[in-house]
Amino acid sequence: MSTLTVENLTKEYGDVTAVEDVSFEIEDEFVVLLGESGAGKSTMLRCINGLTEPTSGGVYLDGDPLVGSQPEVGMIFQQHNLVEGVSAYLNALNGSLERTGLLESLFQWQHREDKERALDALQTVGLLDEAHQRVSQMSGGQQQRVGIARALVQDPSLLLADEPVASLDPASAETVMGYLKKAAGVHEVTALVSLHQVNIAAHFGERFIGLRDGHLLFDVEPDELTPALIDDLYGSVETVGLAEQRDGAEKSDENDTPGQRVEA
Ligand SMILES: Nc1ncnc2c1ncn2[C@@H]1O[C@H](COP(=O)(O)OP(=O)(O)OP(=O)(O)O)[C@@H](O)[C@H]1O
Repeated sequence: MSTLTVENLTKEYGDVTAVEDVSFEIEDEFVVLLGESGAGKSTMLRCINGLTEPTSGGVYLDGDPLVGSQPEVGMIFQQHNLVEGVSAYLNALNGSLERTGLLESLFQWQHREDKERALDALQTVGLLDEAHQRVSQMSGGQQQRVGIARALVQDPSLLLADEPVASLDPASAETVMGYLKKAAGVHEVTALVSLHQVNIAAHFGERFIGLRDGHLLFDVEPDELTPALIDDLYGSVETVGLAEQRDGAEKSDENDTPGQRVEA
């Protein structure tokens, strides 16, 4: 596991300040990034994974500056960015491209270790039996699980996900989030996941970072994520979801931890 440090990060696009002077540190946790549309979540994740250069401030992994795209940082997108015409296995194996290089990947010279890692990752996301199925024949939720497997094959120490379940129905979103959390736990990866569904966030997050208008509004543990705080972030509508989630959690078995609610 590793420590991600975001230090006084600011990103401006011309006149627009998307992220302003945000600092936090996360270590060995499954952290959810919350905020309404335009709050700066994607910009924050893009600055961390090197897709966007910060205007000022810095990002560090275990104390080393994270500059540009790094194999230590795995990324899961809302749109799966998979090769639809080939199998789940080959898509997962593509994750090794970050480490082995394009030429080796094109000629399928991947090492045995990578192949084993691809199968292991597919098992982690519950898709080992579907390894040879074409991605185009899979559901949106299954495709996103292949995306998670691909990120795991990269063998990252930090996993970022930008709205990974935004395009899924609520049941599939829960399932995919369950696998994502399981994957982070099994592979001992620190994770930062942006979400807009508060009920799902509350169910899976171990810590919550809230952004509003590019500023850090809160950085809290689950028992501190109150409806009042969510109101500050989104307005009163979203707290309905949080209240429903809390009611549901109270009724469920005490031992039913979020990470365990994974469908086979
Ligand atoms: N490439 C860009 N050029 C100019 N402005 C941008 C660019 N990317 C983002 N912005 C602006 O920066 C602000 C933050 O956008 P960002 O996409 O980071 O927010 P977000 O919280 O991820 O929102 P969403 O959930 O809608 O993706 C917005 O005002 C957006 O219009």
